[in-house]
Amino acid sequence: MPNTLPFTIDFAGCPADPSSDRSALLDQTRQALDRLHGWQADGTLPLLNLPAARDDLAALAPVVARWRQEAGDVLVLGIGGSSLGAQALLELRDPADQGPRIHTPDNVDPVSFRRLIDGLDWTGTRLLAVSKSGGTVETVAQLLLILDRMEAAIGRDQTAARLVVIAEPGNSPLRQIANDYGVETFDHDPDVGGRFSVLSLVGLMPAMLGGVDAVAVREGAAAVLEQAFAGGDPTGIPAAMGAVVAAGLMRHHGVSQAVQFGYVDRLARFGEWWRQLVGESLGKQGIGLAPVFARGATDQHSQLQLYLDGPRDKLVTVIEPPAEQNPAWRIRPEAAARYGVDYLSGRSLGDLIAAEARATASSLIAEGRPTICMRLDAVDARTIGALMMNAMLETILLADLLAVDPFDQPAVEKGKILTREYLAALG
Ligand SMILES: O=P(O)(O)OC[C@H]1O[C@H](O)[C@H](O)[C@@H](O)[C@@H]1O
Repeated sequence: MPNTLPFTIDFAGCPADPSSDRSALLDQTRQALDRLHGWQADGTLPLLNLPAARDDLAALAPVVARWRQEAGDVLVLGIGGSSLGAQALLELRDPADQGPRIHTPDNVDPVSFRRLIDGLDWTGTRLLAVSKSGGTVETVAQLLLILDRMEAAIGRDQTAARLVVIAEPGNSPLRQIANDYGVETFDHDPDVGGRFSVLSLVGLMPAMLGGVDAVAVREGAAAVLEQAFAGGDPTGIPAAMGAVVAAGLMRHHGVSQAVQFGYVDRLARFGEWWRQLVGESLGKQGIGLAPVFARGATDQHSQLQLYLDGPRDKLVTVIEPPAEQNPAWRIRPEAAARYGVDYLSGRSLGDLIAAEARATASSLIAEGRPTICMRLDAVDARTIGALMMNAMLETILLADLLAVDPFDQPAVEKGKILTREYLAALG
């Protein structure tokens, strides 16, 4: 079957498990894929139907077109699953895109937040407040502070005309604000978890505001599901193999950390998004993989020593860059010869970073360190959609093998309760 995916994944750098266990893991994963395919068909897991959806994007088109026309700045207020996916997609924005500047302040550090806000012209600013629960304290606090400043500058009606809200239906603080100001709202599907929501409006509205092709993102994701649900051998399905290999390494080789060593700067935010996905989905009941993002080639000069010669507790996935198209610059042979760096003669930075990615993978494998190599055809909207769906599917399948629920995050609630108590106690 031709590879319809915009990437290939090579697991040869991972040690084999005891064959009986490997086939048991593959069987279980095969059954999980069949179950998920059934959930796609009957709508039990709406995430799996987002790649084929289009109506929701059409519903967004008028406000997106208006804001791209009118706005100088868009503030996307949200945190965690309500921001990281959008940030990853916006990394693929064309630098020449004429749309508004898009800011994603996903923290409440008073200094950096103030620095962003102080520079804004409220007339030309638009607000997109995103929160599944509608009650996340950071997002609500940011919005209340901004609404006060905006109203003082341009009045309540003009402020209301510049705010759009994405949240679950209901009576959350964010929904109350939306109703109170009478602003346009879009529903966050209650059955799509935050960290699994990038292919919904949560990720795609900010992406569309930045001119990123939302349909191409979904088409990439659809290709992954089509291949995974085509009934083929799980060893040929990257997400299935990824889950089986990781589970085997956790069981038989003491692996407790997953490192994504990405050699494409435009995918660094994808690494941050992936960190939440893996961390929150699998970190339960004393089990889990600690997700680490490393940036290639930079972190060769800070972390690689540890990965090569430290504890044998890591599974490293090296994301190799696609071949550089028409490099703008090449190192002049005369300069390379003059300074004794002939290996750089006529080379581009694309040549260099690709060679370094391969070298990192080869040296890890030579040291017997579990290593996966991911090769990309290109870095574009379709590819990131496919990478995201692959990561989500792999995480769901691995959760099944680890017998944990990938869709909740009960442990984070305690900190939120304490935060409210400590704030209230300030008197
Ligand atoms: O989308 P929200 O409800 O605002 O939640 C934003 C984030 O905060 C929560 O605390 C969870 O840890 C995340 O899974 C979630 O993505």
